[in-house]
Amino acid sequence: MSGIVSCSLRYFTATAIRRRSSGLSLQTLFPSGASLTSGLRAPTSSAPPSHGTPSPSPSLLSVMSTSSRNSSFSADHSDITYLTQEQATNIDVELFGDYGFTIDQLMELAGLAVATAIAKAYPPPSKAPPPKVLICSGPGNNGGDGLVAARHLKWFGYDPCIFYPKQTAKPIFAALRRQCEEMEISFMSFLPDANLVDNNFTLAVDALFGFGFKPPVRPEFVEVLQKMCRFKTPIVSVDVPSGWDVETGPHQDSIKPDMVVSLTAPKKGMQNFHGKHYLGGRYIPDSLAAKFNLKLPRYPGTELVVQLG
Ligand SMILES: NC(=O)C1=CN([C@@H]2O[C@H](COP(=O)(O)OP(=O)(O)OC[C@H]3O[C@@H](n4cnc5c(N)ncnc54)[C@H](O)[C@@H]3O)[C@@H](O)[C@H]2O)[C@H](O)CC1
Ligand SMILES: [K+]
Repeated sequence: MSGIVSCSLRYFTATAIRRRSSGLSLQTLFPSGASLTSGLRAPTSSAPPSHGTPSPSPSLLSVMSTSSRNSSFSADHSDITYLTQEQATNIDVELFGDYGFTIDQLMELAGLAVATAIAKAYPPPSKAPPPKVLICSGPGNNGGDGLVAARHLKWFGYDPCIFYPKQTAKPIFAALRRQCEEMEISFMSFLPDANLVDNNFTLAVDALFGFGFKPPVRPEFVEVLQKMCRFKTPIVSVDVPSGWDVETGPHQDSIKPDMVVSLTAPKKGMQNFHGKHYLGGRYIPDSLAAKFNLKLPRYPGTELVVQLG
């Protein structure tokens, strides 16, 4: 049996077992009495199937289309959910608890989504030196997303450089730093003044604080944010523009990013943001979205990000 068919069967069997454990029987899933193999034929070569190849049985099609039609994910972006800080935290707790994800997994997807959105919005020119990107990483997971994004940006044809003023002791952050160093991404020991940044960097990534930020900014980060406020180089903020109140948004002295890449779902403070806005974090299971009553945009095809504005 080919790998594709055995994979499909494993998927349908696993789905059936899960559904059965939540009260649905195989009979309910395949009411026509079709066996798990009916309607599926192992291809004999890598050639595309001929017109004579039987289609999956209607019962299989109904299982497939139900899962891609979940009401939490919609093509209409006008009524998507904006999260409170508490909701964002509770979703994290679920992801790392009952849903069995690890922080490394989700941070990798988050950082990759950020790099992908940057490559869409600010594509690197094909015949020029790689654009220099300044990544400002903070002490929490938002900062970790920045370190991951730096690595992917390097692969995508940029020249990232990291300012990481407060590294915490957790091994994941030491590992992310090491990976960047091994990729010859430089770390800066200080944040240059705005004019130096403007003259030397095409883009700045703000990965200082995300939904874990509690105002006001503590003294150790005041100068950093003041400098960032003066950047003319466009800023791309990860999840939440740093220093903004997660729920009420900017105040008079806040940074003004050109673009924000929200993760999971935008936070309430983003409701009046009019810059470029992408959503990433394509890892929310349907059941979790339903549990939190989330309205999320549907990601097209294999995309890791979807543009909201
Ligand atoms: N579920 C997801 O979508 C995922 C999101 N990710 C990213 O993780 C951050 C949230 O991470 P967390 O570690 O909880 O918080 P932050 O990084 O936002 O900040 C915590 C960090 O900041 C310090 N801090 C808090 N307030 C202040 C302040 N007023 N002044 C100075 N410092 C402050 C605090 O002490 C901590 O050290 C989310 O936004 C996403 O970007 C995951 O990567 C993947 C899953
Ligand atoms: K941020």
